[in-house]
Amino acid sequence: MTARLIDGNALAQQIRSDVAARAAALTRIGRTPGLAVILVGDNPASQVYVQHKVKDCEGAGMRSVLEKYDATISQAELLARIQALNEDPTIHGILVQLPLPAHIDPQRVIETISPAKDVDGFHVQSAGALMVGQPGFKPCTPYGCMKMLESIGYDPKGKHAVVIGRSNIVGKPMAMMLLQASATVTICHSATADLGHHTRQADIVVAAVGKRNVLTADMVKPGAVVIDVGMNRNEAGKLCGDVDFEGVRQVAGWITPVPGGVGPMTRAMLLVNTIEAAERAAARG
Ligand SMILES: Nc1nc2c(c(=O)[nH]1)N[C@@H](CN(C=O)c1ccc(C(=O)N[C@@H](CCC(=O)O)C(=O)O)cc1)CN2
Repeated sequence: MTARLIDGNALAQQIRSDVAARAAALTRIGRTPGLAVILVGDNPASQVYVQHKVKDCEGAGMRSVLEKYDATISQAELLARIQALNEDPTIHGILVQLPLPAHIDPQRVIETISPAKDVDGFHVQSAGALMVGQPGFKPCTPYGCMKMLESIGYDPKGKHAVVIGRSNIVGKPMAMMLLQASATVTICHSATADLGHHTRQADIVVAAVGKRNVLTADMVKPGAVVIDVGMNRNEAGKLCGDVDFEGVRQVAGWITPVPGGVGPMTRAMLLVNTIEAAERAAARG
């Protein structure tokens, strides 16, 4: 069997078109959605990602404001800037690109963003809302993974899902979203004794570790859906995920590529959260 590909680029394009129509409707009533993107320091990958976010916003007819700060900015200055953006009625979403320089506490920064503008879905209030099944912003990467499952008509209800990775921004929210969709969920991590024992039983595997070849063909149940969140570089500098793509595609039923899988969906779901934030603000008056 050769797995079918879940094309993140194509799905993201559909989502962007839908967001653009919603943004146009808001612009017609004078409420153009606005996203503030904060970049601290000169991490080359982060610079590329924030440029993409700005471009995505413009493509969808939304306003974006990119604020770049030197790596030496103090935490207090950064928090003050976020507080000002919280008060700005033309800004509906705020995100601070991660990672941050070591002297800045990322959780403190995230908690300073108003939950109403937390379009990354990283605020503890957003995490709590996800935990108890209340409305709130969902972190873009796992949200995008759920949309990918939906796009192939795959219902996680009653399925066994294994999430590899327990980060606050991917692994944990991914597990919560799958649980909410009535999957039976196992979270594996660096201290898991026999990873393959778990993944071989899984109908859905989400690999979110940040390490190449974490999932190989012998660890996958035939026909399983494999979602690769990883973003790594191989020895030749080529972008690759956490999954041994060539091996696993011979066994899985569906698989996401890297690049062109979860990455573009992460970007698309940021637009969805931003339009949602702007629509909620418009509804509040
Ligand atoms: N505040 C945030 N910081 C970070 C997040 C986040 O969601 N919010 N996630 C990552 C980086 N990230 C978005 O910020 C991100 C990374 C990569 C992609 C993407 O589209 N990747 C492409 C390949 C791009 C390339 O060639 O380098 C793909 O997979 O096809 C989207 C979003 C950490 N920080």
